[in-house]
Amino acid sequence: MNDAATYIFDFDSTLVRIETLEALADIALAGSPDAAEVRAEIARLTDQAMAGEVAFGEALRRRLALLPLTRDHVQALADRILDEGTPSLRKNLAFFRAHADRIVILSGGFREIIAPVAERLGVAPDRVLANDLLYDAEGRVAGVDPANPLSEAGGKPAVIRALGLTGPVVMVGDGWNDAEVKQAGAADRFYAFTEIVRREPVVSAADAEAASIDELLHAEGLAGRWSYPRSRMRILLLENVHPAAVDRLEEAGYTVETVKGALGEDELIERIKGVHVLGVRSKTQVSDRVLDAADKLMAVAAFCIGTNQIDLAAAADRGVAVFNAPYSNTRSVVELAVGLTIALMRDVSDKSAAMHRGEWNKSATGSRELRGKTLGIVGYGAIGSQLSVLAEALGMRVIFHDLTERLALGNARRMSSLDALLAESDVVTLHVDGRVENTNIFGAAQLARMKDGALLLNLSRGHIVDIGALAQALGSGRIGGAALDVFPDEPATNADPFDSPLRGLKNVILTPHIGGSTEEAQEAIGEFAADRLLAYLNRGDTTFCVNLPNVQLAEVSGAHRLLHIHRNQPGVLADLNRAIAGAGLNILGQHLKTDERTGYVIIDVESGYDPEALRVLRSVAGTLRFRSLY
Ligand SMILES: NC(=O)c1ccc[n+]([C@@H]2O[C@H](COP(=O)([O-])OP(=O)(O)OC[C@H]3O[C@@H](n4cnc5c(N)ncnc54)[C@H](O)[C@@H]3O)[C@@H](O)[C@H]2O)c1
Ligand SMILES: O=C(O)[C@H](O)COP(=O)(O)O
Repeated sequence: MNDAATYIFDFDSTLVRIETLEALADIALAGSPDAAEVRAEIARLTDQAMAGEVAFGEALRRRLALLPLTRDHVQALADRILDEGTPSLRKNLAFFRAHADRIVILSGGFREIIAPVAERLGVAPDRVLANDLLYDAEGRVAGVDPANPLSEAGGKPAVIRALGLTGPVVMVGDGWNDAEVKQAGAADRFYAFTEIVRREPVVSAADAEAASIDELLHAEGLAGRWSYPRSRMRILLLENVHPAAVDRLEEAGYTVETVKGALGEDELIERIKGVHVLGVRSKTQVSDRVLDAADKLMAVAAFCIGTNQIDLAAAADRGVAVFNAPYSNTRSVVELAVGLTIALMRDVSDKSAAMHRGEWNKSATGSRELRGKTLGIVGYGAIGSQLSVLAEALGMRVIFHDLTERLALGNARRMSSLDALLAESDVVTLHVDGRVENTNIFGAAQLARMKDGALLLNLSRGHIVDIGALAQALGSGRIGGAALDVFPDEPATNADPFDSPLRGLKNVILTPHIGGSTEEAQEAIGEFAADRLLAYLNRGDTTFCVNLPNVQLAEVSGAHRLLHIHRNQPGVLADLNRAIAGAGLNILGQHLKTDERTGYVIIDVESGYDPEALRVLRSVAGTLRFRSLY
């Protein structure tokens, strides 16, 4: 053995996600009437031994005595043990194989069960230190070899000492008998391994906690799968983001915390510290102050369409990428707009409310068909244009107004001004984006230009419409009804009250910002936004990023990727390339994309350089954010 560190791994609940004796109990007791009871007693003894409450040797003997264990049972577990590998172990086989001569598997478990795993990891049989089962003539397990020190308490330190290792010894395990190795002076460092089970006394006694093999490799400065262990990356998702997003992000190895409602600015400032990625929906304001407090933030995802709640420029100035899900709830909003239009035309909500009060009021007065009426769409983007198609299919005439040139779909007609649209529309529906300049663009003047008795819908953003002016126009009967899904002041959670001057007005439908709140849309948003985040975190891809230049990138393979976000100012690329050349890095590929504010350079370099060389790149003037990926 040489002077490099030796890594000693426990087996049960460290290299595999099971406890051997519990798994053997399940096999040996299958069909037995007292199986559950015996199984529970075995699990209790395992926990007591692993927490240091019962001596290991005693717990082992008591557990074996409880089981009618045979060679066949042991073989059955050995046959399927490769399926029980700890998740992060399966993903780091390359590390084990590359360092097999520095790895020892040390376990109070049984050699027959460990052998297939050791073989898969490339660890030689003589580096597996474990108990040896003894069998009687009928193949029944009679106990463990008492001459093996691992059959007794304190066995692990004794066995390690007997190896005569000369370099540093690093112990990795989940149990108290692993912590004892360091306490007995037989290891220099002890990592409490907590991917499968986290035992507080063991963690307290450890030098550090490793929640995965990736974390261990990172802490030990060893080359793992990733430049940074994903489990250390904290993703905070607010506002009840769909579980599909949580599943995708956790599946990729990241640590995800969720909060049901929105957070106020001060609360968010508290929570954002140490967070690498923030996920919000439409309520949480990600302000300049919040971004200032965000010491680790790399990306923000709006799990919705609108991004007006996020200070995009302030995020770009800090190299924080912002993503959204621009199309995932479009159809849901459009369907609600169609439904609300029909409901307003037929005064459904007031008629229904009267019925609930016990009043029967059958009348055709004021009720109209959609067919042949003119729908005026303000904002002909993703939602407006999709609504245009559905409305025409229902027999409406469609006109629209947009600030920018848009392709008119079907027979829709573009109107040169909002006033021209208002003069012709029986129903006006607002689908503009939430930019600040759109605040109160629909006020008394616009309401006055609508046709008598026309209807208004707003499913875009609350600040677009002057609510006081709308209440007046509705109260005076100037317009015939309105449906609003968005409001200037929306409650942060379902537990908070809602108030508005529109409450109680005739033929006014109020919905609690549910345009995009369908199961289909929420799941699609969760998946889309999580995928965008993963593409950015894992390979630097900024496709669909709304505040940084968009660059589509393939996975990094066989190289290290350097990602540099900088202020768009003269000379940055030249300085960067000078620094790279000075540091002796060999460039394999390079992309640069800029917008008027920011530049994004992606440089793939040959690995095997001195990591210290990267320091220089951070100091290039104009640097907003720098990270390396592999
Ligand atoms: N109610 C909900 O639950 C819900 C769900 C999704 C989206 N939204 C909101 O709906 C709105 C539209 O979403 P989208 O995906 O269609 O956005 P989009 O960006 O695709 O379209 C917006 C369109 O409005 C136009 N526009 C902006 N300001 C204008 C103005 N003053 N006058 C005329 N046109 C103007 C833009 O040029 C663009 O074509 C956004 O505000 C979004 O936040 C609400
Ligand atoms: O921007 C959006 O997509 C909508 O306003 C929906 O927002 P929500 O996710 O907060 O419901």
